[in-house]
Amino acid sequence: MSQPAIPTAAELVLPAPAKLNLMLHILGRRADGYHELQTLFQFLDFGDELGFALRADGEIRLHSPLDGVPHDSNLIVRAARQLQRQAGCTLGADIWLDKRLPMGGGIGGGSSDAATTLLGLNHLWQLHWDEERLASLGLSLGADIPVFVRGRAAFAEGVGEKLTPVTLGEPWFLVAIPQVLVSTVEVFSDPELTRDTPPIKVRSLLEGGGRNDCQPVVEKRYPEVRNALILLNKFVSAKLTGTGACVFGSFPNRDDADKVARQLPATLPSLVAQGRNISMLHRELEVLAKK
Ligand SMILES: C[C@](O)(CO)[C@H](O)COP(=O)(O)OP(=O)(O)OC[C@H]1O[C@@H](n2ccc(N)nc2=O)[C@H](O)[C@@H]1O
Ligand SMILES: Nc1ncnc2c1ncn2[C@@H]1O[C@H](COP(=O)(O)OP(=O)(O)OP(=O)(O)O)[C@@H](O)[C@H]1O
Repeated sequence: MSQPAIPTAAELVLPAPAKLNLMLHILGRRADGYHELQTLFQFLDFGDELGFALRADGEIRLHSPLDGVPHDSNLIVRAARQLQRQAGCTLGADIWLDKRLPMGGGIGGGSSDAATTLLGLNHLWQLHWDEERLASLGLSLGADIPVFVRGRAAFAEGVGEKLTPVTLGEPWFLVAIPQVLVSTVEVFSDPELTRDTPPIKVRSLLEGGGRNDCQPVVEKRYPEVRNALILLNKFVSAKLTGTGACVFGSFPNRDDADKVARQLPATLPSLVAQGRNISMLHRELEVLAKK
């Protein structure tokens, strides 16, 4: 019998939901090479799952290796070690990961795993750090981590860390997963990337409107992504999330999304999930806080 991804030894099991960038505008480039963005984040009710157990010896051990990611480079381990160091904590943790999100998909898998680690260990180690402090530690590891720490759908500015919570409709999304790994660094380094979109005001943002400035560059570099957009556009207006590779369209109900999913070729896997304004992680943490 195969081992469960998260064994019963885990004392705390928490979700790490995916996100979508419903739009993504690039306004400019900073001196440090990072880009000023405006993006709209919403969570999906689908994601990875992490399990945590206390260790008294101070070791951080991730027991679920990811192909191509050395143990010490995994964002889970990096986030855990940073928190431990900055909090001066002598406790350690065993960590397990049930990886369900495609890697390099633009749906934030690594960033969400890191945020769940920060919030999970904050709870397990009883550090009582507030979200602001955790989000700022998260930002030092990745631009997408703060929104997962905050757990609220948001209009993001700066490099993605200035967050204004928003309440959006919660449609169903069909997310198609082209079988290619898109490098975020490569996309942001492309000379042809649009970097001069004028800023817009959050109130002028029409839900689901706005484009993804990375899309033309990603379509040019990755034919798999272009093909996925062509296929999905036959049924629904489709868009790239983040720097891809995933592309998505929205539907008023699950049935409509499932119907289109069934019509996609086997070479283009997909997932169907509902958009959420509050992340599942925060819903679970609220339940824990009441116990
Ligand atoms: C494209 C988005 O996914 C939109 O949500 C994010 O902005 C990317 O967030 P992320 O994957 O957490 O990105 P990071 O790990 O911080 O950065 C990866 C690389 O992307 C580029 N990068 C990222 C974010 C940003 N605002 N400007 C950039 O130029 C930088 O070259 C950086 O070295
Ligand atoms: N826990 C992790 N899960 C996934 N990838 C990780 C993790 N830790 C480190 N990585 C590295 O980060 C890279 C990007 O992974 P991720 O799945 O977060 O991409 P993404 O969905 O495109 O992210 P984003 O939308 O934030 O740009 C991977 O290719 C991998 O090398």
